[in-house]
Amino acid sequence: MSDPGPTSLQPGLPAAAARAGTRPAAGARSALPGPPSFARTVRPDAPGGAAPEGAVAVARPAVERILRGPTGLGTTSLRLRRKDREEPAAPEEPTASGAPAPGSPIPGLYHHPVPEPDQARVAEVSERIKRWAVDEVQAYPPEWEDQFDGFSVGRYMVACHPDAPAVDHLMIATRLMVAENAVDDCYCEDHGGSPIGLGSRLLLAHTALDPLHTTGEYEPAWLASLQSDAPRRAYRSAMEYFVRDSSDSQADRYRHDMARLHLGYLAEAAWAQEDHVPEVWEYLAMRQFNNFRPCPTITDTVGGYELPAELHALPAMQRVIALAGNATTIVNDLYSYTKELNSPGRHLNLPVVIAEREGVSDKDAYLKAVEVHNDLMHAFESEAAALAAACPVPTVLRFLRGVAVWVDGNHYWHRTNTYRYSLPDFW
Ligand SMILES: CC(C)=CCC/C(C)=C(\C)COP(=O)(O)OP(=O)(O)O
Ligand SMILES: [Mg+2]
Repeated sequence: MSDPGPTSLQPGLPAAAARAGTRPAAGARSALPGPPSFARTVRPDAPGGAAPEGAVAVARPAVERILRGPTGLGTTSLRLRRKDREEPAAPEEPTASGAPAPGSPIPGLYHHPVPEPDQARVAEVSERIKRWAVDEVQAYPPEWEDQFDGFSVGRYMVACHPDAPAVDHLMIATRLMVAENAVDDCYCEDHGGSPIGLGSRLLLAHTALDPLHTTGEYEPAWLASLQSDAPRRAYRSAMEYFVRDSSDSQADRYRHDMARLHLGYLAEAAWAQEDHVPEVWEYLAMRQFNNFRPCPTITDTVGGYELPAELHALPAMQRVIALAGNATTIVNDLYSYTKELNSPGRHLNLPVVIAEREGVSDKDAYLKAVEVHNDLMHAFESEAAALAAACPVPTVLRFLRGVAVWVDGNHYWHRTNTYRYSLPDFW
């Protein structure tokens, strides 16, 4: 059964055009057939868009944390509010010995706990995403079902997008997340992936996001190619749904972020092919591209509003987004450390690179990677607070809050995904 999608509030008028009050030229969007657009719950004139009742309350502590700003000499002017703020979790003290209990946070990792994700939403997203993966795009063969379920993508996306007005909005993010992981698993990693020939596979798959514009003679072969493997089917379909409910500039933002991601995959593959361990800063540069960034940066589409392109492009906003993406991705390096240690070959992650390039023990390297993460988190929060103070536009504040809750939800998912991850015994 295909994902039905609710009826548009303005039948026949794509969401972006409805928001802008204009009708796009025929053929301005992808020529590919796709799913119906669902209703936007946002009034075009509502600054920052309307969140469902309760959603803002859930997200409120995060913006207060952003608005709290940095502490220390000379930073008072960056702090907008001083009351009712959420405090970060108290740092976990290392246990006497052994690995922390399953589901525990990494000792000493600076993070913010999130409320348990809404169980009704998790159940509905989980059910709908499986129908989409199996029936619409055949994303995985039956023997991978346990791994698909163990990934818990519904719980992940509900935790990361508490301000999504409805499940339809959550489905936008969830389909993209499954598609992004299908590409990573099947092209790059342990489900048939390899560095050999990766550039060609990624480029051709990228055309499912950023369509080929070619002549009538060659278009049918390209269209057929988009159905020829699970990663491309998943990218194509997830992008179709996304484009129906995003503005043109949000779609362009996403394509740019995915091009960044693919560039990062290629650098990682090049080093794997040569069994090369980069310097730590070089690794961090690669991981800034091979990064979760495309997920938090759709927070406004999933929230049913738009951060205007010129505000997204602000250098200060770009820095905040990069710092947040880097912190979320180093969280992955830390929680997936033992999984990657046990996988075939050498899998680069920040602790492995620090140990190799700085000549320290595995434990010291891991603990240093925790510090790098914490520094990135603190920088993200300071810079977000400074931007919020300098540019207190409702869409900017809501977007910053959306990125911050994505960071927290991502940590929650990594911490609690004991099917996939376990911690080393460094404490
Ligand atoms: C969802 C998304 C855009 C992912 C892009 C990059 C990516 C696959 C990660 C940041 C996760 O890293 P990794 O490949 O190390 O994942 P696991 O550790 O295998 O979970
Ligand atoms: Mg990893």
